[in-house]
Amino acid sequence: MSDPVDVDDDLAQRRRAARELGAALRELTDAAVSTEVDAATLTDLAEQVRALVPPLTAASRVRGEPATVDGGQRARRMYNPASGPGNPIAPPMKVEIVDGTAIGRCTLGLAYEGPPSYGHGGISALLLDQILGHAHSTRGKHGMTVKLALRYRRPVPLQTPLRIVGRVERVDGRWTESVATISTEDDPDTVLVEARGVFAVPSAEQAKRLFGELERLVR
Ligand SMILES: CCCCCCCCCCCCCCCC(=O)SCCNC(=O)CCNC(=O)[C@H](O)C(C)(C)COP(=O)(O)OP(=O)(O)OC[C@H]1O[C@@H](n2cnc3c(N)ncnc32)[C@H](O)[C@@H]1OP(=O)(O)O
Repeated sequence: MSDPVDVDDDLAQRRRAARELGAALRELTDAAVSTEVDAATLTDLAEQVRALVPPLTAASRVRGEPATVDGGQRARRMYNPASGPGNPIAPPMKVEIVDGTAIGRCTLGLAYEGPPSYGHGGISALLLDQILGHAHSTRGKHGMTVKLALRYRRPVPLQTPLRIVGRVERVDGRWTESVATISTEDDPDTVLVEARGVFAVPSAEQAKRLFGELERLVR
């Protein structure tokens, strides 16, 4: 049996590697949506990128299997689509909890463009849903979004450091109601998008039905 220290070292190494791959793929995505090179170059590059798939799928997981890189005593979702550093579709938003308030930071590149030079509204919803989830989790257990209401006040600028803040307003048993906002780091008092969300901790029976063996990861 391996020493716990070795296991932790191995996990830390895998996380660093997953983070590195996520960052490289994010650079690639950013370059792919900004490029103006000719069609022949694009076709050639598509072939080269496809050649990268088999080495990755040589060992892979399917739905219902947790990522091993998430594991360990301090579990974290490395491939979360909003905050997972290993997921190339995540900006990724970095989240910290300060005095019970969830604070996220990220910068959106051209891959997240909706209206020209501004963020796609669905991406704002993603970031707000995630930060509301973190706010809910400060009350002890992870929950699932059951309601999410958004008000888009001003467009969210791309390539600009953003601040996403969420806090719980009301707790009622396994339900919480929380509010969250997106603003720029430079002008935190001007709200660009605001959200109100209701989250629920699934009951034991619901968690078992929805997640089966994975239930322990989400409760
Ligand atoms: C490796 C691990 C590392 C972990 C790392 C941590 C990361 C920590 C951050 C994660 C952050 C993720 C953030 C993204 C979170 C998603 O993306 S979750 C995915 C999206 N959500 C879903 O798929 C949920 C789908 N919904 C469901 O499955 C079910 O609603 C649930 C959640 C199981 C709850 O079921 P239920 O208990 O039967 O409740 P349900 O009948 O659905 O709702 C009852 C009604 O009463 C309302 N209600 C009842 N009581 C209350 C109350 N007290 N207050 C307010 N409303 C109430 C409900 O809103 C609902 O309203 P109406 O329908 O009448 O309008």
